[in-house]
Amino acid sequence: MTNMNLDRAALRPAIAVSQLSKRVADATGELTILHEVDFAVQAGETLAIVGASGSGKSTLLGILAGLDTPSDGTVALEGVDIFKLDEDGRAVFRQNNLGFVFQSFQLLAHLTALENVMLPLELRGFTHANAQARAEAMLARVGLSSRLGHYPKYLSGGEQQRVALARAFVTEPPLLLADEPTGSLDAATGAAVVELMFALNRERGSTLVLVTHDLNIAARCGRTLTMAAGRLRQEP
Ligand SMILES: Nc1ncnc2c1ncn2[C@@H]1O[C@H](COP(=O)(O)OP(=O)(O)OP(=O)(O)O)[C@@H](O)[C@H]1O
Repeated sequence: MTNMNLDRAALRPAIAVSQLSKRVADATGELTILHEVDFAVQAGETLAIVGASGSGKSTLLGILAGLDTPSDGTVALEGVDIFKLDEDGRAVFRQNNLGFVFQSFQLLAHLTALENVMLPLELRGFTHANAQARAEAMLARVGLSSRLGHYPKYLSGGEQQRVALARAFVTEPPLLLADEPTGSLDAATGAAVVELMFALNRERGSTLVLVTHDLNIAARCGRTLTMAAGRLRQEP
């Protein structure tokens, strides 16, 4: 078996952020949320982004996800300068390359667990039968075979987050971004979800970037970047 992580890493970094700044207008004029942030992540790496509340972590992750735009600087994901794409191009790139897990799960309330996980596959043109088979296999992988027909409100927080993980991973994206994925869970459930994320990362060779306040989770990642007042401090 070839080592996909090394093969990918040999080609280019999975993420290359250069001189990234974000400024927004506020009541007193202009506020700089991110100051000339630079970093790169190799394919297959696990990276934690930590830092005090308000230091800019979610803003940075939102820009990596192409959900927010930078004021200056570039973001290359899998070698593609995503802000050179127009909005439609970015949406397609996102659909094909990114999985995103949020603190608040963000499952669609009117869809069952199975339908939530099928959705990204159907958006990518999979037939209903194919999407269903893949989604069922993914939900089995996260231990939820007995919950396929449940709507989110009838699932526990940990179960909802496992559905969200299944949805993020089902398309096998090379890049997974997670913003406080355990923030709404108790410690034991959060630990189980994190274990699952790392297991999927190892199995798929995907790159994992996760924002967390939990230093135990950060310690499990290969590398940690610390944000302070919109600037990045790289750990040795
Ligand atoms: N659109 C905006 N307009 C004005 N201020 C903003 C905007 N977006 C973010 N901010 C401010 O930028 C700073 C960084 O916010 P961000 O959510 O990125 O921080 P964070 O490190 O993720 O915080 P937390 O850990 O509390 O989630 C905060 O002070 C926030 O209030």
